[in-house]
Amino acid sequence: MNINPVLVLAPIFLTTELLSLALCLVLASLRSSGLPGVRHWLLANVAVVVYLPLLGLRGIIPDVISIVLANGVVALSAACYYAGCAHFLGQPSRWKYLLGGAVLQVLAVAYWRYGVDSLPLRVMAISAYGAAVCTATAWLMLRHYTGRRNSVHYRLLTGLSCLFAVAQITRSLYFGMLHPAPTNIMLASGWNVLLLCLGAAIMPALSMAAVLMLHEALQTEAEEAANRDFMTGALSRKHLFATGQQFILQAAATRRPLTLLLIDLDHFKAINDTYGHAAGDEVLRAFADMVGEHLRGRDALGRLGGEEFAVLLPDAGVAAAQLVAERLRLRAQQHRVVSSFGECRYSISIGVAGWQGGENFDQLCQRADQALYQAKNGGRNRVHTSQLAPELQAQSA
Ligand SMILES: Nc1nc2c(ncn2[C@@H]2O[C@H](COP(=O)(O)OP(=O)(O)OP(=O)(O)O)[C@@H](O)[C@H]2O)c(=O)[nH]1
Repeated sequence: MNINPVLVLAPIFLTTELLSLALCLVLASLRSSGLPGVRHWLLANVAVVVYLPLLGLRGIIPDVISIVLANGVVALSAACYYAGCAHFLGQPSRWKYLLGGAVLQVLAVAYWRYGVDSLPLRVMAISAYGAAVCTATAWLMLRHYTGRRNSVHYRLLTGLSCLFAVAQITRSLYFGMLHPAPTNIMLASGWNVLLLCLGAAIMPALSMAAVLMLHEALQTEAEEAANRDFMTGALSRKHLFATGQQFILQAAATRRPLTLLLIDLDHFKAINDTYGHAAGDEVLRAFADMVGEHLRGRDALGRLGGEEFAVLLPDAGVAAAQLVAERLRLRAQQHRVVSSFGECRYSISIGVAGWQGGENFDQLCQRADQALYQAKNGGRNRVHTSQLAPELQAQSA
């Protein structure tokens, strides 16, 4: 099928130019988010915005600009895109290889224009670099992406990177197979137009996927800020209550046990009065870290307020939870918090309450609170367990 490629490609390249400009604005607006990768993705799109007019002026301006420089800009765009992904995923950006490859590509393009003038070999050099960067991007995502792997942007970015790598290899093979060797990239063939269209879609499509990743990261950050206590990183009171209610529904559905520990640091006012409020904050943070290290994956630690914390232990009966509580109490007693204010020691009191069928989370908290009160009244630095309601005691006997 022979078609006039300029008629098809001109509006496509214009659309790509406008899309890249729009993506530049979107990414520039996201720079203040502080998320890693934004600056590189922005540069990748700026490079596309610069490249397309140079391509459009081919034959009007010198080839050294419209071919050699323009393809160098495209290579830089691909390198920036990969570096953005690497930064976003907390991985090394490998500039040495990215720039080394880009320089090799520019040298090869210059040689196959001014040494031996061969369009197929130029296309091969350009496509080889593009395909290598796309493959490396897909591999980076597969290995290091930590978000939801069934999310649209994860699939989009990984899938598109693979597709574009294949498209570029195909284009290089296609140009290599043509006889006589073509001298104009605007070859009047359906395949060429299709492959050029795919090429024009690469950066806007990959950047769109990057924007979706940034969007998810911002959403996760906002949720974390809403659900976590800023100082200790434990769940906020509100989120702990929501989690507790959810755990109760699961315990009711699965008939698995659920136990709540209410933990209060003893004589915390004295720590504040002796070492200062900032030292008290450090003790709270160190305590939350210490508890976090002792919990299993599904256990949840929340800060109810002040120096009072709660731990939800799904799948743990009262006996198992008592062991956990005792271990935490001993660990707290031995815990030395060394800060710029000196060395603080502290102890904790714990109230333990096992969930009883039919009970809501407020009722479970009330019983754990009564047990905590008993532990405090009993002299502190101890664990007290709420007894089962008499009717449940009878059932479990
Ligand atoms: N450093 C610091 N102190 C806090 C924070 N929230 C609450 N407090 C302090 O924690 C102390 C709690 O004191 P109390 O309620 O009397 O309890 P306590 O001294 O731990 O005594 P018992 O609980 O009876 O053992 C108060 O001095 C609060 O100001 C916080 O975020 N940081």
